[in-house]
Amino acid sequence: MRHVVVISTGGTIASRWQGDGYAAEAAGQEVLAAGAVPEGVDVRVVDLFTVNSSQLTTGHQLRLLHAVHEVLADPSVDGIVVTHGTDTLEESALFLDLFHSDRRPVVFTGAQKPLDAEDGDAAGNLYDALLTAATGRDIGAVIVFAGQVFAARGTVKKHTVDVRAFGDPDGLPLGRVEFGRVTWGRHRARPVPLPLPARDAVAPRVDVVMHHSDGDAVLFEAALGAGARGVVVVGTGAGNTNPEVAAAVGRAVRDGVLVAISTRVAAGAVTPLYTGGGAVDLAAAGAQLTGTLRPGQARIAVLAALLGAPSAEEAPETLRQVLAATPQALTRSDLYLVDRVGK
Ligand SMILES: NC(=O)C[C@H](N)C(=O)O
Repeated sequence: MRHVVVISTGGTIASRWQGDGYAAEAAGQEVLAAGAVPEGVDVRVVDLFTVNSSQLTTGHQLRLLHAVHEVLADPSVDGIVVTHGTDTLEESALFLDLFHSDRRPVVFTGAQKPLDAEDGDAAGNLYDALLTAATGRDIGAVIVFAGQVFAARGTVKKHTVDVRAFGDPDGLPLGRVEFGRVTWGRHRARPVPLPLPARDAVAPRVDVVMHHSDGDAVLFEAALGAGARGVVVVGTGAGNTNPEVAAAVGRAVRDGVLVAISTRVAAGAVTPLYTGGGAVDLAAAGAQLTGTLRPGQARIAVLAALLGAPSAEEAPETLRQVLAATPQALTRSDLYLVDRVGK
């Protein structure tokens, strides 16, 4: 018998109609009752919190990280499933992944249709997640959704309501779940985990500011004024802004603020190609380029670096290490596998 612990946190997988909209309300045991448990798997449920995931805070994510740590202290546990709202699922999954030091997996899943929907996706996703948690090893935190297993890193919610909600625009899934078994693709090396932050660690403020035509430094400066210790600038294209924003980034970095550059484009890596306030100048100003991490996960990388660094002075180096393990754009041969282009 394999032992899996399900940590329930809310989301649509735990949601019911409230008369004017959906909200998370069901406990983990009710979520579990929505579907079948794979044969040979025994499940224990931990009810951690019950929220729509757009309401999450770093405080929730630290509680989840410590709950996982405590559950894995029991050597008889084979793996963990976290049921979670899909809106910020990729953020919590990367957060857990960056601190994960155990061979046993943390498998995130959820649903796009509410718990009581007749054609719901909760049961299938949960079944696949339980199978993956019971059998996967050395995969860190992963996302299981609509029959696919994705590494937490680089995966995003790609559709607001479709049941195929997740994907990695720059990579392939790690595996698939079909006919009651998990088939694994290529193995990805795991990065060195960050040290576990205290459960009651004070969450540093990390803001996200998007660039656009007419963009200026006002919102970036407002973030600093609000006490941000980290800011993710979501550039246009390959990670570009303008000279005014680049100058503000330089001043912030000199003042000890961790600045990272992501892009508002859906796929491809941030790449230093352009001056005039582009990624070339932003990198020269001391900002770190986040490769293929989309903005929500780039923010988590900065947050985790601030929480996991031995001291504030070492946070830039910690972020460099976190980003060194970030997947880069697909190679030509991988593109062939995704798009079936070529011969
Ligand atoms: N499908 C979902 O789970 C969306 C929901 N609003 C949530 O993230 O909690």
